[in-house]
Amino acid sequence: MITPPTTRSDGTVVSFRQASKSYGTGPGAVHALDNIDVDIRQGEFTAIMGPSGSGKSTFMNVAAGLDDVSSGGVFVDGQPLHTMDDTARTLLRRRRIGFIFQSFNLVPTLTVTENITLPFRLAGQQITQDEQHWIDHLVRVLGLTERTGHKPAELSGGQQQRVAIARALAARPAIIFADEPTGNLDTRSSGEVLRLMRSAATEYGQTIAMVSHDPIAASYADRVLVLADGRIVADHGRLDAQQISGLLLTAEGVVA
Ligand SMILES: Nc1ncnc2c1ncn2[C@@H]1O[C@H](COP(=O)(O)OP(=O)(O)OP(=O)(O)O)[C@@H](O)[C@H]1O
Repeated sequence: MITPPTTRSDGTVVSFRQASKSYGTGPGAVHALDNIDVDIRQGEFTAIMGPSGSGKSTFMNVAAGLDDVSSGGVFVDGQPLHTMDDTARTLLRRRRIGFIFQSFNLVPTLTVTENITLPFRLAGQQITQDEQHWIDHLVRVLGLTERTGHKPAELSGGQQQRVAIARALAARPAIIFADEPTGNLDTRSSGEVLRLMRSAATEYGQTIAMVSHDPIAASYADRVLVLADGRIVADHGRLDAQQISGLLLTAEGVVA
């Protein structure tokens, strides 16, 4: 029996309850997620780490409603993803979930402003005055004021990722999933992007879950979850990069 959905009133944004995801059956089955129980709380910046094949992408895809669990439950914003049909999940994703990708995923033919407001247009939503103030504020703090009329190809990688951050924050989603957000950036731009994500959590209470292989990136997070063989093998508060490297080496040992 799956524990009833948690609600936002207890500060939980994502809950996994005995959640498993398997590919195939019988002895050859792969348990990409194996009986996961975890809560991600409001305003928390969580890094999800682990060796290759440990289940990080599956964890994120399941939490974002892009993939289904084989058993157990996943709740987002108090809503049970595992009992919703595809249409309901797509709507929830559009309204309540933001994404930041390694490859930025901006629309090349649209300007910075048009990219940032695209989620509203896709959802058929008019931008209210309050939302417009929030977007203007984001454009300012993300250092994009001079770039609003530019197309992505006219921007550096770091600037493109800042546009993607603005786009993700614009709709004030319940959670932002970031998949290796600094994977295509140099050290300086990576630091900039991570500091911006850090301050989005601290200053705006934005919940962020970031998949990363990089201990330095994860050192910006409030919490470090380490997966190995589809299980959570470590769950810590803020750590420095060296401590995180140590955790990862231990997790590799679990897999070996
Ligand atoms: N569609 C699929 N069919 C079969 N097996 C799959 C499928 N997707 C993932 N897997 C398996 O599930 C396990 C977890 O995969 P997942 O992609 O979640 O790992 P990961 O930690 O994100 O890996 P990486 O760091 O290499 O991206 C792996 O053993 C993978 O081979």
